Amino acid sequence: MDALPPDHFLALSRLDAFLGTSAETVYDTSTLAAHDFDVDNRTGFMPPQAPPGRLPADWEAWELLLDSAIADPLQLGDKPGLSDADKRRSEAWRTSVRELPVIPITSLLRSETDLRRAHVVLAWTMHFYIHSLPPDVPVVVPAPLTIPLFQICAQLKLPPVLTYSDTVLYNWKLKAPSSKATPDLDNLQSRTLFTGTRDEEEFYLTSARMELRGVEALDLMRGTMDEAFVGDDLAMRRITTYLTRLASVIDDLKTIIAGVRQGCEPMVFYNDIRPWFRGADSGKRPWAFEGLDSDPSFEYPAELSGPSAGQSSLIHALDMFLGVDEFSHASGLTGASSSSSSSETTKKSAFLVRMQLYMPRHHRNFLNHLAANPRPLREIVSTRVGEEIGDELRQAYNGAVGALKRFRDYHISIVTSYIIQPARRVAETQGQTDLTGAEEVPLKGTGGTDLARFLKAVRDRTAAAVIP
Ligand code: HEM
Repeated sequence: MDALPPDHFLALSRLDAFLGTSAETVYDTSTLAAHDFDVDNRTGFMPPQAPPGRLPADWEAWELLLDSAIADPLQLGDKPGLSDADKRRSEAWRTSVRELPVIPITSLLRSETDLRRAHVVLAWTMHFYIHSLPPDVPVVVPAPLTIPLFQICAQLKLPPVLTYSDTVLYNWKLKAPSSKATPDLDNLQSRTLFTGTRDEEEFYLTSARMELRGVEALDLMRGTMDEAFVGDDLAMRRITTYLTRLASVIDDLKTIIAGVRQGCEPMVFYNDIRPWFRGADSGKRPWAFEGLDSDPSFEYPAELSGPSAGQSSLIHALDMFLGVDEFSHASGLTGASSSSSSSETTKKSAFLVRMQLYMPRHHRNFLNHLAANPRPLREIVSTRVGEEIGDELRQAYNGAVGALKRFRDYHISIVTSYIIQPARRVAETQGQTDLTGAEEVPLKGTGGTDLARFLKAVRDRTAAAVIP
C-alpha cells in the first residue's frame, strides 16, 4: 500500500494541532472529499495503512500485558468448568495489571496513531481484566489502566471501553504484502483476538470487508453531492445512475455480511466470543474505576456499551445520505432499554446519536457534515416527482432504499442466528422455558439495545422511507 502523503494529518505531529485551539476545530471539514475527516478515498473509514501493531518502547509494559493475556490464554471468569489452575493463572495476570506503575502519556500526545493504538491496547486489556474476573467479585478497574485510559479518551474524545474501531478499524494488517491502494478483501487479518479462534477473526473481518466495499458507496455519495450542486437535468440523470450503482453496492454489503456464516460458528460466537464484549450496560455488575478521583477532570463515563457494528459510520452514512435516518433512527428510537446503565440523557438519545459517541471523532464530524448537507438527496428526489426525469430518479432512489431494507432484513436473520437462537438453546439446556437467566429479557444487544424490537423497528422504518 502507498505511504501516507507527508501532509496527511495522520503523518503530522499532533502537537501542531494543539497550537492555538482544540484538535477538533483545526482540521478542514469543509468538503466531503477532505481527508481531514479521516475518510480515505481508497479505504473509506479504515485507515489507509495498517495501523501500528506496537506502541513506542515507553509503553512496552502495556503491550506485554496484553501479549500475556492472549498467550495465556485468559478465560472468561464465568466459564463453566474453569480449573483451579486457570483461576490461579488468571488472578496472577490481574495482579500484574494492578502492580503496573501508572505510565505517563505526555509524549504519546504527539501522534494520533499512537494514541489510537494506546486506546486499543488499554481497552482490550481492560476487557480481559473485567471479564476474566470471577463472577462474584465487584468490577474495579485498577488505577494503572484507569488513569492513562481516561487521559487518552480525553484526547481522542472516546469513552473508556472497547469500541468498533478497537476491534475492526484499527485491528488489522495485511496477510500478504501488497501494493494495492485498497486491500483485497481476502488479504486481511486481525491483530488481536480474545479467543484466538478463526470464528472471532471472521467476525471482525466481515465488518472490515464491508468497510472496504463501502469505499465505492462513499465515492457515489460524493459524486451525487457534486451533481446536486449543479442541479440540472444531466446532473439528475447522473444521480440516477449513481443511485442504481449504490443499490448494487448495498446488495454486495448484504452478500459480505452473509459470508460471516462461513467462518464464524453461532454457538462459538454466542458462548465464547460475545461475553468478552459486554459493556457496563449489558453486564449485571456496575463498573468502578480506581483512580477516578486522582484528576478533577475525570468523570464517570455516561456511555459504557460494548463494541457493536452499530458503531460503523458506513451504515449510518448511507442512512443519512439517503435521508432514511429521519425514519430509521428517529429520536424516539433510542434502542436503550429501561434497565440500561446509560445515563438518563444518553438513554433518551437516538441510537445513531448514542453510537456516534463511540466513533472516531473525525468520522463523527463526517456524519455531522452529511447531516448538514444543504441539498439533501431525498428532498431533491421528492421535488422532481412528476417531472420527466423524476420518475427514473425516484425509482433509483427507492431502489437504494430497498437495498438498505434488504440489508437490514438479512442483518436481522444474522442476529437471530447468532444471538436469539443460541440464547434460546442455552436456556433450553438449562431447563428454562423462557430466556430468563440465560440472558436478560428482553435480549439486549452489545450496544445495550432491546435487540429484536429495535432492529425490526429500524428495518420497518427504512422500508417506510420509499417515495411513492
Ligand atoms: C455476526 C454478526 C453480527 C451480529 C451478531 C450483529 C448484532 C447486532 C445487534 C445485536 C445490534 C443491535 C444494536 C446493539 O445493541 O448493538 C446490531 C445493530 C447494528 N448492526 Fe449488527 N451485527 C452483526 C454484524 C454487523 C455488521 C457486519 C454490520 C456492518 C458493518 C452491522 C451493522 C449494524 C448496524 C448499523 C446496527 C444498528 C441498527 C441499524 O442501523 O440497523 N452489524 N447488530
